[in-house]
Amino acid sequence: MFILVNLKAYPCDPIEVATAARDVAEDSDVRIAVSPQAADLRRVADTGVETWAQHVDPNDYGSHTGSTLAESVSEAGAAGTLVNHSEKRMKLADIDGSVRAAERAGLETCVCANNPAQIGAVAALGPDSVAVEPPELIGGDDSVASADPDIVRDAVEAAANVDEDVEVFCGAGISTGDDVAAAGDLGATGILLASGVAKADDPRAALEDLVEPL
Ligand SMILES: O=C(CO)COP(=O)(O)O
Repeated sequence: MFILVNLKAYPCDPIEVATAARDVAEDSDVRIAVSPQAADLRRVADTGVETWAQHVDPNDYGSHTGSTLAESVSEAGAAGTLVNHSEKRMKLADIDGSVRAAERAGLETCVCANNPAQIGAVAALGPDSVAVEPPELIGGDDSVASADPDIVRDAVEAAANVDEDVEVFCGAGISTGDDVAAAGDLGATGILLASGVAKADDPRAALEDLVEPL
């Protein structure tokens, strides 16, 4: 199971979370990555934790002021990137462009989508993984795996119908090891979570709980 901690724009200490995630990953042998703000990528990567960007733009080098260039993200130490997060939605053509840009820069890709139909569409773009995150459950207390298990099962099926090589993750409301285990039972091979760690009083304890059943 892969655990990706998306720090969004939460006012947490990215280095505290990154250091804890690195240590918990080492101790548990569970793959854990941290996805900070773009400006924090290098500092986070320097802790040694696997580091992901929250977004890259479709553009290449050139006159693209304000863009997040995949090559710069890679240079800063990121190993992968989210694309089309529910809070950073893109047109299909731009999702395709961002996946291609990420590949060009050697970044692993996870394309997010709201529902199984969208999962099928973005799986067709050939990312390494897709993640289903129902927007209404994001940031809440109810885990997608218990509040809407069918959306996870259906997303796994939708992706497999298009491309069996694309991994399927899920996210929204996940905060405990039991939630992670339940997501795995539904066929997800990774989870995305944010508030359960970024807003925790003790991010290290939250991470230890997440990996406990794995
Ligand atoms: O959007 C998410 C991860 O990318 C999920 O957020 P929460 O874990 O806060 O529900």
